[in-house]
Amino acid sequence: MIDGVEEIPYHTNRNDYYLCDNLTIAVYRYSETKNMKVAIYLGEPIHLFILSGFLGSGKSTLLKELAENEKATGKKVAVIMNELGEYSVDSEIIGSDMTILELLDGCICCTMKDELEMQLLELYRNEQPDVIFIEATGVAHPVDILDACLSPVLAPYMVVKPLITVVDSKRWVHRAELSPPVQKLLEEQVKYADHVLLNKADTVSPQEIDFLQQTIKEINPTAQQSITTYAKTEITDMEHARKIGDLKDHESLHVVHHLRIQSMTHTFQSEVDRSDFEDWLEKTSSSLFRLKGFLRFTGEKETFLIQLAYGKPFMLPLPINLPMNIVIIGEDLDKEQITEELSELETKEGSQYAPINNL
Ligand SMILES: Nc1nc2c(ncn2[C@@H]2O[C@H](COP(=O)(O)OP(=O)(O)OP(=O)(O)O)[C@@H](O)[C@H]2O)c(=O)[nH]1
Repeated sequence: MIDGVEEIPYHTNRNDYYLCDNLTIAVYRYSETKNMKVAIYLGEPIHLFILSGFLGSGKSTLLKELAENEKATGKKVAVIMNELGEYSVDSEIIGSDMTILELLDGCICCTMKDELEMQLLELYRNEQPDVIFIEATGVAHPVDILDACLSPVLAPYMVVKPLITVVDSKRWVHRAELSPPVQKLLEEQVKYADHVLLNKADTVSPQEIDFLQQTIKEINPTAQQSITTYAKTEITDMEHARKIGDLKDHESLHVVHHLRIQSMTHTFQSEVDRSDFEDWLEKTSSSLFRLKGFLRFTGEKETFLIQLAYGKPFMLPLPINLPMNIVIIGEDLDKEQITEELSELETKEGSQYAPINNL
C-alpha cells in the first residue's frame, strides 16, 4: 500500500484517465494490490509555450522556428496543434522529427478543453518532453487557452512561459476593414500577450511599423515587441518568464511572471474551513478570471471539485482523495497576498498527502 493514496471505489481494468467536469485526474493501476489509485506522475517540469494570433499571422512559421531552435540545443520538443478544420496542414509543415499531436475540428479554448488536458497528460506521462509548444487556432482567446492548459493536476509540474501573440502587420494596419468582432479578437489577443511578434514586416513600410508599434503599445503597454519577417526570432528573446521556487521539490506555488494574464497554483497543506473558504471566494471572485481545483473541508469526507468561471462558483463532491491543488487565473493577481490568504484558511487538520513518485 502506498502511503496517502486512497483506493478508488470503482473498478476499471486498465490505466486510465478519469474526466471530471473538464478536469483530468490521472488514474493508475498499482499492480501489487490490483486496486486503482489516484496519483500524479512526477517528472521534470515541462516548459509550455502558447502561441496565439489571428488566422494566417505566422504562428506555424514561428512554431517551426522556435521548435528547431530548441531541438538544436538538445531539448526534447513536443507540439500540440489545434485547428478548426478536420485536417492540419500546419503539422505537415512542421516536420516529423518531433512528437506532434493534433486537435482537429474544434477549438481548445471551448469544445476541446478535455482533449487538450488528455493530450498534455499523455505527453507528460509517456514522453516527458522538455518543451511543449501549443499552437492555438487563429480565433482562440488567450485567457481561455491558458485556462485549458492548466488543469489542477498538471499545473504544478508545468512552467508556463510567456504567452506569445503573432500579429500579421499588414492585417493590423488595415484592421478597421474587419468586422467589429474580429477587430475585437485581434485586440484581445494583443492585450493579453506577454510578447507580441509584429510579423510579416516585409509587407509594410517603416512608417507603418512605427504606427503598428505605437497602437500595440497603447493596447498593451507592458508586452515586449519584436519585429519579424518569417517569424525569425530566438526563444531567448522571449525568456522573460521565470518560475518561483523549485518545481522538482514540488514547490506549491507556480507563478507566471510578467504575464498580464497570470496564473498560480496553490497547494493546500491541510483541510480548509468551508465557510471561511466561501467567504474568501465571495470576496475575491470578481477579480479572478478562473479558479479550479480540489479541496477538502474540515469535517467532510469527500474531496470537492471547485470551479469558478465568470464569477460563478461551483462545487462538486468527489468520492476520491486528490491533491489539494487550486489553479487561479486572473489579471494582475497579488500572488503573495492570495497565497497568504489561502494559507490562513487551512485548519491544520487532515494534512495534504504527499504525491507519489515512480508509479
Ligand atoms: N510575406 C511573408 N509571409 C509570411 C511571413 N510569415 C509567414 N508568412 C506566410 O504566411 C502564411 C501563413 O503563415 P502560417 O505560419 O501558416 O500562419 P498561421 O498563423 O499558422 O496560420 P493558421 O494556422 O491558418 O492560423 C504562410 O504562407 C507563410 O509562409 C512573413 O514574415 N512574410
